[in-house]
Amino acid sequence: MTFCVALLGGSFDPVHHGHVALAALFESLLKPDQLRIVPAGNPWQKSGLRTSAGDRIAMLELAFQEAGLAVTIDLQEVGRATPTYTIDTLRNVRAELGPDASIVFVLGADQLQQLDTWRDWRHLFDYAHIGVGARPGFDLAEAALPAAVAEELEKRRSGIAQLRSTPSGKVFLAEALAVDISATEIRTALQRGEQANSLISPVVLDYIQQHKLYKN
Ligand SMILES: Nc1ncnc2c1ncn2[C@@H]1O[C@H](COP(=O)(O)OP(=O)(O)OP(=O)(O)O)[C@@H](O)[C@H]1O
Ligand SMILES: O=C(O)c1ccc[n+]([C@@H]2O[C@H](COP(=O)([O-])O)[C@@H](O)[C@H]2O)c1
Repeated sequence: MTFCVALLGGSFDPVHHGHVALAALFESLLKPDQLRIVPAGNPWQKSGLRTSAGDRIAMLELAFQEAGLAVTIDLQEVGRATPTYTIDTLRNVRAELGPDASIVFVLGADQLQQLDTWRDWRHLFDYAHIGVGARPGFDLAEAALPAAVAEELEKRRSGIAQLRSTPSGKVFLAEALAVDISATEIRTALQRGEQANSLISPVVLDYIQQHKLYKN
């Protein structure tokens, strides 16, 4: 069977139930040989990170351990000084795994809606498949996507078995996911001293409190 690696990239500032649900969904759909979480070093489209790479990695380890999901934290992006471009990451992973492995880069519907703003976005498909999870408030319908993204989607849309058995170039939409949580909402709640218990794992919340993160 084709060797398969699924990658979930993100700022994870902080990691929350939406990220864990997205990773768990693709773990159960693809049954990859490896599930990698890739914290971004310099997410160039965001206005800045609120916590260090060390804190974000520690929170990721706690959250996925508590969820019982075996993951590898891929440190390549936090080790790069340049803006975080997924194309660089996928090029590296392809070079590492060779031409035959199935590589699936997982993202949420909000990112699909702006995929055409990513560096060299059409070339992402040369290196990997894209697996998209639905997200409340972000429409996955082709009519709601930028025309260029809808065009690629129409050409590339496939079933999960095709992603699992081929190296790259296809898109799978997982429409069943519906977790209405964002890291922005969590940061805002914590800054106001409000509860975030239903949004985030208790072990991550303990870590945030112990390290006095997101206080101002
Ligand atoms: N609730 C969610 N449902 C589905 N996908 C999600 C959800 N939250 C985040 N994602 C996806 O996880 C990846 C990493 O997201 P990120 O770390 O930016 O979290 P975020 O909640 O979107 O953060 P912020 O509110 O700071 O923008 C992205 O591909 C994003 O689309
Ligand atoms: O490559 C790009 O230009 C690019 C632009 C925006 C986002 N991304 C990646 O998309 C993933 C989710 O990003 P974010 O901002 O929602 O945390 C993360 O791995 C980012 O590095 C990548």
